[in-house]
Amino acid sequence: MPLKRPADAASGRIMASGDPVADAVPVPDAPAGAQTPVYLAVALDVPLPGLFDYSHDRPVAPGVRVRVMFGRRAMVGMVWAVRAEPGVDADRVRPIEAVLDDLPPMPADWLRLAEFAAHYYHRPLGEVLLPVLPPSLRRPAAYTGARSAGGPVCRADRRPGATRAARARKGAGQPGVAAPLEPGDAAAPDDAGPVLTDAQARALAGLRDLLAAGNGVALLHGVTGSGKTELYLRLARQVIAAGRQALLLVPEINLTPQLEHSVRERLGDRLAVIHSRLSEGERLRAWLRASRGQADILLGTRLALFTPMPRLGLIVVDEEHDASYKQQDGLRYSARDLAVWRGHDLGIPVVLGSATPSLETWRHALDGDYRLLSLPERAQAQPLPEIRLVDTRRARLEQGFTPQLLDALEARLAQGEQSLVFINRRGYAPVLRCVSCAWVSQCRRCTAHMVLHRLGGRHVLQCHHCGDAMPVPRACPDCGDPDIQPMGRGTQRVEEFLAERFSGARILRIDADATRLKGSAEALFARAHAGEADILVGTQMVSKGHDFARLGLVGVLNADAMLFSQDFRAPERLFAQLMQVAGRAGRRQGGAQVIVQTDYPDQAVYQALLRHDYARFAAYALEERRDLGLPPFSSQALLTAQAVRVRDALDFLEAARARAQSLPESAGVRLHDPVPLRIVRVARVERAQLLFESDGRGALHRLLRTLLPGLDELARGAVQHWGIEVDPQEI
Ligand SMILES: Nc1ncnc2c1ncn2[C@@H]1O[C@H](COP(=O)(O)OP(=O)(O)OP(=O)(O)O)[C@@H](O)[C@H]1O
Ligand SMILES: [Zn+2]
Repeated sequence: MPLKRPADAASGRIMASGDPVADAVPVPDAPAGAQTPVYLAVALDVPLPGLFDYSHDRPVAPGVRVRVMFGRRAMVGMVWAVRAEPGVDADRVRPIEAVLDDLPPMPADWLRLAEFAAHYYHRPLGEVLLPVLPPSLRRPAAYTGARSAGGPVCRADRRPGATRAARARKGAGQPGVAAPLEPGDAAAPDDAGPVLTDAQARALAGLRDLLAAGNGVALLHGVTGSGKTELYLRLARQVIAAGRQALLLVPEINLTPQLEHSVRERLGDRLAVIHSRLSEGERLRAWLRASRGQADILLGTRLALFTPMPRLGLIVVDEEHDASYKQQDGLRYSARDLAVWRGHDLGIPVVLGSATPSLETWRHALDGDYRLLSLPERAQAQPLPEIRLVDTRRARLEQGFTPQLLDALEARLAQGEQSLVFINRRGYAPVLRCVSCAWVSQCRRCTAHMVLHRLGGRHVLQCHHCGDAMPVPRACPDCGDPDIQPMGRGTQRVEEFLAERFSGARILRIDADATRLKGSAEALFARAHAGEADILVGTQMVSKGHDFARLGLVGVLNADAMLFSQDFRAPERLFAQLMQVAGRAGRRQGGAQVIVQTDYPDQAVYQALLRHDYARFAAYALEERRDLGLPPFSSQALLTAQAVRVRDALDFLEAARARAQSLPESAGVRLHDPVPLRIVRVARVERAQLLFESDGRGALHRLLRTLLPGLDELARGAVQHWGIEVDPQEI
């Protein structure tokens, strides 16, 4: 297992050690008029360690939400434990304002998951327990005032169509009472869906062994289009038939509609979907359906991992290598890693699927920790597309396109096939510059260029880091020359060029800008799937998971940008991204082609790509990581600091490093030099980082546990914020 349960339960500043979950005092109905106050240790979403004591006239079960005053602010907190004595002076303890009893206490396994996450990622419990709830459940205003009408849960239950759900609530499933899962269960018919390929049948047998064993992790390593989804569906069906629930995680919101459709078609309507683009009401209703056991399948992005599911029997993490499973702010958790932990904790199977597994997961599979199941070929007997590397050093480029790529686009257009031009850069051009002097469009607040965007008929400059925007100057602000030019290109400029070059072709751009409005992504993808576009232009958004029927050609521009990044994971990410995007081509018919334009065709990444050879790439990359002592052969944590001047951030990190070195726990932990971030300034705040590394996870965590509580004291003064990130994905 990559993650181990902590030996000790989370112990806050106030709370004594012990297992608060097991010590729960289940006394919901104390006699009326009982006068001795009890003390509740309450978790609050505030950036302070520990729990906070409040009093009440009767015990409240752990996992119940309460409304309390924190300073002058009303907040929703969650009871973590009940105590006879407060941790601070009894007369300083305030009573809680209200018990929010619109929901039963959060289940014990959910509390364990949150506790583990808090412990492992070194965050206060309250920063885990509350932010992962649907927003309406943690907003005090949702429970006060004339319009609250009993709170959001009551309102959700009163909606037309929700009455049945509300009634069913009482009889909702109990955890741990479902039948064991047997292979060959009557309820696992193999007749729905296509006849499996031999490889699928073998992999399914392996997955069913896992179900029969009751737990364990499988890596389903299947090339793009090999029919992994088909296996998820069959496995889920079996789990549901045995009375259990399945959780299906996908990396991208935009993949949910496609999968939702397949799930409904094959497994029916007892489905809930959770992702960040839902309205609050939608999110709450989906969460309620899953947590009351009314939905058999929960489909969602990383935040769905934290949904309580009383009968959970299977977790699937599709495209497990995807970076979006890592939350990048607040609690910086990996939903994939927590999924593995949750599966282990519950004793249920976890399936990780990918065409290009993360090297961490791949190594677990090679070591035998995870069961490796392979789908080496496409399901529909279509060969993988032919990959061609076109050397851009010798080519005459037209707007970044080689003649080879333009010819190929032309040919596909003539055949009535769809093409995809992939460029991982949105906007019109990454920078604007003056032809006479050295002026470039620099953000005033960040050490980054402002990106030229076309907005309606106009152009504007936008910073992708702080969001600042400004009009395009008429002339160079430095020398007055009116000749200022875009340099390089993004999706918008590519779209514009293709529209000129292939007049009459229908061009559809899909990127974060084109899909900003709710529902617009769905609409664009629907058009792409319906064949209403001849050439798609898109970023990584288009590269994942989509099953375009008529896509015969993929052209990749600007892949080299990722090749020489300082981040040691850059080649791994580039390889995965190129395999993914190549995988969109030729899924229904043969003769598909991928053209990758590069200055460096001899690089190992491209050579492995040429052969669709993940194993070869992984062997090479793991070898390199082993030599350099990098993950997965070591564990890392990143301490980051922010200040107005980077010097102050660096000084703080230097002091933290010195403190760490003075601790006996630093034995076996490598402390790197503090360095400024590559983009050092964002929104007028400068940032630096300090990398901790150790061969074993244990040593690293022991050091952090001793070191972190004292850092606030070191940070006093100029440092605005510091934070720790465990298993950072970007360095
Ligand atoms: N046994 C089968 N026979 C025929 N078609 C199949 C079979 N299994 C899957 N398919 C079809 O093959 C296509 C690709 O399958 P699917 O999308 O599940 O692949 P995948 O491995 O998830 O691919 P990716 O990693 O690219 O998302 C789909 O259209 C699916 O319906
Ligand atoms: Zn900026």
